[in-house]
Amino acid sequence: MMLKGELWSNLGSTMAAIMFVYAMFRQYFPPQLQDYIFQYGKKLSNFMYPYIHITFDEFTGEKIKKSEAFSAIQNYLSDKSSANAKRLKADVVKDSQSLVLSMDYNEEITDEFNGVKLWWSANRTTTKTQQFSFYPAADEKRFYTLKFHNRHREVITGTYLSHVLKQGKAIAANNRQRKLYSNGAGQGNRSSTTWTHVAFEHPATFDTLAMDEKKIREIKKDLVTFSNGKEYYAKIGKAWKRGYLLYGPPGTGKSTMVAAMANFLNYDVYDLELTTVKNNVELRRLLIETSNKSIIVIEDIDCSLDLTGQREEKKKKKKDDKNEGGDPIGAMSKNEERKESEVTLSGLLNFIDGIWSACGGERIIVFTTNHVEKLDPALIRRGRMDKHIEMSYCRFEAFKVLAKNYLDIDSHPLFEEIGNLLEETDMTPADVAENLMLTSDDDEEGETCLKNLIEALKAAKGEAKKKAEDYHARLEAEKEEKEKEQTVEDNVRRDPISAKQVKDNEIIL
Ligand SMILES: Nc1ncnc2c1ncn2[C@@H]1O[C@H](COP(=O)(O)OP(=O)(O)OP(=O)(O)O)[C@@H](O)[C@H]1O
Ligand SMILES: [Mg+2]
Repeated sequence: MMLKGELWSNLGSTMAAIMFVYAMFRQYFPPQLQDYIFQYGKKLSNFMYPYIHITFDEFTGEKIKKSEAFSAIQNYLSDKSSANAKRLKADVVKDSQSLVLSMDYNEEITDEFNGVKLWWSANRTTTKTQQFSFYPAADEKRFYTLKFHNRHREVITGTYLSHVLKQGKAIAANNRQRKLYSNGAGQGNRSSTTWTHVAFEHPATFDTLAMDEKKIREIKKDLVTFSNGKEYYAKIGKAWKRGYLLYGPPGTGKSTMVAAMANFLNYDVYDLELTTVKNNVELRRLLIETSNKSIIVIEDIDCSLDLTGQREEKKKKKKDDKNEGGDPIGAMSKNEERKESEVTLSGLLNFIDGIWSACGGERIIVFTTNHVEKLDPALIRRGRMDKHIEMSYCRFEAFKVLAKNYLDIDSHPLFEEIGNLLEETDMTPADVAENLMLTSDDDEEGETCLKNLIEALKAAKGEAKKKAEDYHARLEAEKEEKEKEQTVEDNVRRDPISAKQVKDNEIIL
């Protein structure tokens, strides 16, 4: 057996010989002959190694967007690898019940298509970032590689790859466990926010939503038209997205409506917490990372951002800057303070209908608020928020849905009284529902709940009446006070000297 040292010295001399021959070849052979030889050389190498490799990276562009092809291949291979690969990774999907197996890194599996044999492998490379840190962030690149014989090039690039993508998407639709994403702080030393997800398992549907039936039908129709509207949106040249504004008092079912929408369309939900987003750039990054078929929700938009305030602040800033004309240092320190302004209204608007909003498609953006009047009109104008839905107090129609859901009854002698009370009293569906919650499986329990509800409604009515009376009494008192002040002012205008004497006397007394 050849020794290791001998092997290296032989290899070294062979390399030197090859380099020497190559240098002579470049110098003394005419260029045409060189091309000719290269062409044949390539043919010879193809003959010796006739395989082609295609790489499918996880991200497209500058790590901006996850590649759809990668996800489809992942699903396609998960099906193949459970039978083929020796090392597998497991993931829980679909109602957290079933396991999906996929091939582990550096594992290779064989596939066959119309008698053609090909090989898939899963790979990853890790490069450490150069920044100095105690926890250097590793930059991981994941990709799949497909290897096949040169002679099958047409079959593979033509039919096989589209077959893989189609199958992968079908498997994804089948296994789809919908997700609820939220933006939290990144792990390790990364301070920027990223999406983290859990399984989305909210049970709300349009059938359990207590709301006017006509309104629900209209919303469902709107959602269906949107989700089938790919061609239509392309035809009219609009990004494939739709904005919903849900407004109404607390406990009227705005968040429940979002869950019902997601369940109806089978979409993921991205719960975007604006207060944790540092700036507009981060907002844009987060929004671009959202996937198709998703609902992006910004709850309580009026509390998340001082939207109108930001605008006013800008106007003020302009004014300040003008006033500070000769004091650049003062202006700079004020700018420093303003750096905390985080996400701005214009940043948000830019994303809603700016050029970036067209990335992806099939997205619904929902804003919820308790105070629609506080919102900047620019934010909720039609076209941005296409549909404004008012969620309001529980009336008889909505009550019937709750009674059916909570007590499983369609009618009851007490319904009439409840109907009348609901027309006169503003009670939220959340409060009505609270009264209808069964606490035991006693047969009489349903009726007890209805009676409790009647009591609660009467109490709320009494309270509302008292509040209204107090309010009117306060208004009356304010009016009287104003009238008194007005009389004094009139007296001063008519006879200033004696009015002053009266006032002075009042003070002395
Ligand atoms: N229209 C409704 N239909 C069915 N259930 C409702 C409805 N409105 C409220 N509820 C019940 O009340 C609870 C609170 O409702 P939800 O969180 O959707 O209200 P909200 O309008 O989002 O309130 P907030 O403005 O405080 O966020 C829900 O868990 C749900 O059970
Ligand atoms: Mg809510």
